[in-house]
Amino acid sequence: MTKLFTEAKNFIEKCYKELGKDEDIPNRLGEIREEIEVTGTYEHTFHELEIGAKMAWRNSNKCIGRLFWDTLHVKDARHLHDSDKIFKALNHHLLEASNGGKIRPTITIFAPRGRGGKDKLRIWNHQLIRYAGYETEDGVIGDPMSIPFTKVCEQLGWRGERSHFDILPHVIQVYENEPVWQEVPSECVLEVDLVHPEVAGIQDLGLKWYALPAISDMKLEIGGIEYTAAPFNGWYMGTEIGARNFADADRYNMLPKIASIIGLDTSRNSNLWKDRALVELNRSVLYSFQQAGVSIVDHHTAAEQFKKFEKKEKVSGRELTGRWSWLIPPVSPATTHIFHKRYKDELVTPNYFHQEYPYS
Ligand code: HEM
Ligand SMILES: N=C(Nc1cccc(CNC[C@@H]2CCCN2)c1)c1cccs1
Repeated sequence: MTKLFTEAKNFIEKCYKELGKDEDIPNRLGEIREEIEVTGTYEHTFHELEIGAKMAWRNSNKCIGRLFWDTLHVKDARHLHDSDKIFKALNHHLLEASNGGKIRPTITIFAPRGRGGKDKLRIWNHQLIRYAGYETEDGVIGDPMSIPFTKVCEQLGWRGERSHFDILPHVIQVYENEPVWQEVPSECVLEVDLVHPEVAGIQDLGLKWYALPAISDMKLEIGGIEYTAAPFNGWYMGTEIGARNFADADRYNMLPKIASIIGLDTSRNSNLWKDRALVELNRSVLYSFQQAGVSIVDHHTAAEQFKKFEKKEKVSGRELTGRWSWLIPPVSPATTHIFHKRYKDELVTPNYFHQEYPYS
């Protein structure tokens, strides 16, 4: 019994039982065994791919957004091998998922790793939309986290304008070919300018952020098949932008500037100026996205939704797994129920996995 067939068997049994199609299991397993014997691998039906991608989301222990796992919109791009068609599919994903602001959780699944472990496609971007970062003698411009990948893009011939918000190009590698890059068309990028409901000076900071968080560097594994290019998006939880991307000292480091605009005394910790700046920055993110009609969730609502997910899983007879340290939000964690309970951080497949960087 090959390792691949064992993994396929585990998935097919779990998947067909969940779909109430138990009687189809023997026949399907016979087909897969035959296909593995002849070709060394096997191909999922679209329905198996769709339920597999949804189950992988449901099994993502670090994700607070799992209540909506069954609404994932799955797009099958396994037949695309030409870089131009792949770039088009990425841009189509951005447009379809953004949906003018009413974001649709979507995944586009490209061709899986072949037998012998040869990747058919890798997307070098961490996220389909992200800002560039540059180290200059006058300090850092843009997102410090993007400095290494921005260097790779500029080595490949791309040149950024060196603003704090340059959208990085899509970089893909088909088989063993050289990676190729393409600018993201501006009509595919929805952005929100930052304003504050009460403090007028905030908009003078000229801050903005992109609407669509779309992870493009993780591997989706279903029944032993590795989809090394399967970009997926949801919508943001406000704290990701307001408490990490804009707030971390080694990211955009905005808290001192926010504090001075609000008029806070930043000379001593004990007046909690950092905490007050953090709350106002997060209020500004949520307010700006809501005013712009772009989907976003606050961390209290997200926690309540996660509680509903916990209940639904129990009713479905499934053991809930989670990673507490990622599930608690970075702002006011103890005001959520998550903080006050424990979670089993066990791996259940199908799932999404980090994979080694395709560039050094
Ligand atoms: C629909 C709205 C969604 C929200 C609000 C949400 C929220 C989050 C947040 C806040 C994190 C932690 C990210 C961080 O701290 O860097 C996370 C992690 C994660 N989410 Fe979700 N999520 C959503 C949808 C999805 C979808 C559609 C998928 C996949 C199909 C997904 C898969 C994951 C995975 C795999 C991680 C862990 C990433 C890692 O290990 O680096 N999520 N989610
Ligand atoms: N809202 C989202 N946030 C999210 C989900 C998974 C992974 C990430 C990125 N995590 C790594 C970043 C970079 C350093 C700390 N956070 C963001 C979603 C992204 C894609 C689907 S949902």
